[in-house]
Amino acid sequence: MTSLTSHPSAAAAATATSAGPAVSVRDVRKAFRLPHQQYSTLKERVLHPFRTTTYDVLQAVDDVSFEVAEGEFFGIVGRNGSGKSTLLKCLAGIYDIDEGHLEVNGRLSPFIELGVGFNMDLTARDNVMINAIMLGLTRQQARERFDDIIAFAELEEFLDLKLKNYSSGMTVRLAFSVAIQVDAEVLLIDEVLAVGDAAFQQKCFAEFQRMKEAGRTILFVTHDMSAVERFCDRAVLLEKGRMIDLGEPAAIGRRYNELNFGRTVHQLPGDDEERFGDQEAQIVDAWFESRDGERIVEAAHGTPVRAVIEARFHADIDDPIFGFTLRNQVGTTIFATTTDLTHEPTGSFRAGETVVVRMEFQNMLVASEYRLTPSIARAGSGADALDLRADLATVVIHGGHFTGGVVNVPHEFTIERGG
Ligand SMILES: Nc1ncnc2c1ncn2[C@@H]1O[C@H](COP(=O)(O)OP(=O)(O)OP(=O)(O)O)[C@@H](O)[C@H]1O
Repeated sequence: MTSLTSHPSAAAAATATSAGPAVSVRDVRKAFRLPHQQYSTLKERVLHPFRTTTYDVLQAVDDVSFEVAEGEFFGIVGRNGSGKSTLLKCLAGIYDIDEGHLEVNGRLSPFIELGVGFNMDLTARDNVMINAIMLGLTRQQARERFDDIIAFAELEEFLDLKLKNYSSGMTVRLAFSVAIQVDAEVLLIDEVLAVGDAAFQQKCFAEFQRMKEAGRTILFVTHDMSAVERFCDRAVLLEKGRMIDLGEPAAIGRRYNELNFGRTVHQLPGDDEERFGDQEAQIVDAWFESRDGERIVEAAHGTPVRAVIEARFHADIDDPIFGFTLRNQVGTTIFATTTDLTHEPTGSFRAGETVVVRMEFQNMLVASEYRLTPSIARAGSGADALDLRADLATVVIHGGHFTGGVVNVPHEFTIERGG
């Protein structure tokens, strides 16, 4: 058992007990003092002997408490600067805490920050050995695991290169590879997915699944809510150092998305808004809503969602075509439709009239953020746009299975065994 200001190597030497939670965090507070003015030279200090340094105090972790059970995959989420990494560093013994109590039951392996624990002037080969031993392996075990560590990181050709010549992605692969090979009971993993490329991410996902099945206790910091929903049993949401929610991953993902995107949906577009059309009809507003007509900024995968356009006519127009285009975060059109596709007349409108057009769709979208580009065009005109406003409304979809695809299409399998 380690407590309070433990160092990772000290933690590594400790043995696991099955009694009690694997990790216990009670009323923990950690502040940083940020000096207003710093004296960097003795001369400055001598010239200003009576000037006292004043500080701002930044409460990075503020009264946080939770317990993580043995074998639990526990997510720590929150916006930038919310205190996630500081909390992990306190758990790893890298920072002392100011108040409260921390306990880690079992051997700890931290994967925390690029390069922590690595010596940049040594080769990858030396760093792997030193790190593995620091994290609790014997020299013999470290030698036995060496090939596996390097193979997972796919760095066989770069063994004798000094780490200072590694790219950040290569360093992350190496550090993660060591962290998962040292048989620790408790793993602290900070943002491993953010730095690697797509292939490495898939490998991490496979490794998470394996660790989960092996019953390891994992504390996992990430901004990827689909990974939280896929792997975590529970998660905590931090905001400005404080714990604002703790519970089931889908609910935490939803609150995280609300914190992040909740404010964007009715945001007035700036001057750089992409807008086309002669404006004889204008799109006044667009939004997403639930089936019962409530405006929403997030929705669970599988629940029906409506995209809505509100428009005002400045000229008499017969049978205008209303268009809805949904794009994902990287700008790929996921789904597009128009009222014209059903060949139904939409009606005749006089100047001054307004209209609200709703399009309800079956929500097969995977967890991500989506933007609606609404448009109005003259009937039969092809590209004769009255108004088009790019990315006017936003919705965040959460939940559903993570498959790597952009939609989860309802489907069924048929298996026919040969004779
Ligand atoms: N060593 C430090 N000295 C001073 N301030 C620090 C230090 N480390 C972190 N902070 C501050 O503490 C706050 C919490 O930072 P932390 O890195 O824990 O946030 P985070 O949730 O991990 O953020 P991100 O998602 O951006 O990684 C931030 O305001 C940060 O600027």
